[in-house]
Amino acid sequence: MTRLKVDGVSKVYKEKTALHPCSFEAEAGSCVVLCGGNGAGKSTLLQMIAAISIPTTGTTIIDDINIKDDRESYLKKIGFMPDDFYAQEMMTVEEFLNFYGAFRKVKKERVNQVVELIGLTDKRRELVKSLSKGMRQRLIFGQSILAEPAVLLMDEPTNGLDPYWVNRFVEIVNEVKKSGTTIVFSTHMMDVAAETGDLIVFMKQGEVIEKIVRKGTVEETTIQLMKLHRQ
Ligand SMILES: Nc1ncnc2c1ncn2[C@@H]1O[C@H](COP(=O)(O)OP(=O)(O)OP(=O)(O)O)[C@@H](O)[C@H]1O
Repeated sequence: MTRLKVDGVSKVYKEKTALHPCSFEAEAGSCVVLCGGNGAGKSTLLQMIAAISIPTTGTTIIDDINIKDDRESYLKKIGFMPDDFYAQEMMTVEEFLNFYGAFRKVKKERVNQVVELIGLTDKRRELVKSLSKGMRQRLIFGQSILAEPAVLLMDEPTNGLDPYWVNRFVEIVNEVKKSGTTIVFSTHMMDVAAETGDLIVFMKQGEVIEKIVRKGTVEETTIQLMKLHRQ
């Protein structure tokens, strides 16, 4: 079943084309990884799927709901982890997750489950301001998966994570996929892309250069992506 359809989405800022028309589809329980260097258009694309930015052309559809027809229902389907999330410093970890969970009517048990999953159980009563960068990143990741969204969108989710948590991130993404959630995220880590992506969209200067449907081993895919980076 097609869960997400990105249909000819583009973005032009004044004279600058940040993203040329881009299209792809993703099944329920699959993962699309956006790769490419700085300024490739990854964040621009994620922000349009997340309904934060309006496309110049094209549209996005989740479970047959076109954002242009029913924005409210569309938004209910999404979890979003931006790359510049302002985390309320004076809340505890638990308060922070309860706060965001309340918007989506998330049960207390789910909050506990997420705290465990992101490895912050022993920090749950500590203030956000006392967390390290990587712990904050895990907290913001936790916020995005709280409501078990149909589509999970993440902008550079592995930034600031240590190698243990990068591996855990890969494991968690693969677990979240099994639950039926469709995931789209951007990363500069080629091995993470190769380990999680069913479809890897390689972008350069606002254009999709290649769409890789993963078939080979993780190593083969990583090498393929590194070659694209060097071009
Ligand atoms: N608000 C804006 N106004 C004008 N140009 C913008 C704006 N936001 C982004 N751009 C431009 O759009 C292009 C794509 O930027 P984008 O942030 O999507 O890239 P990215 O692939 O996420 O890069 P990075 O890996 O550095 O985060 C860049 O050339 C950028 O300068």
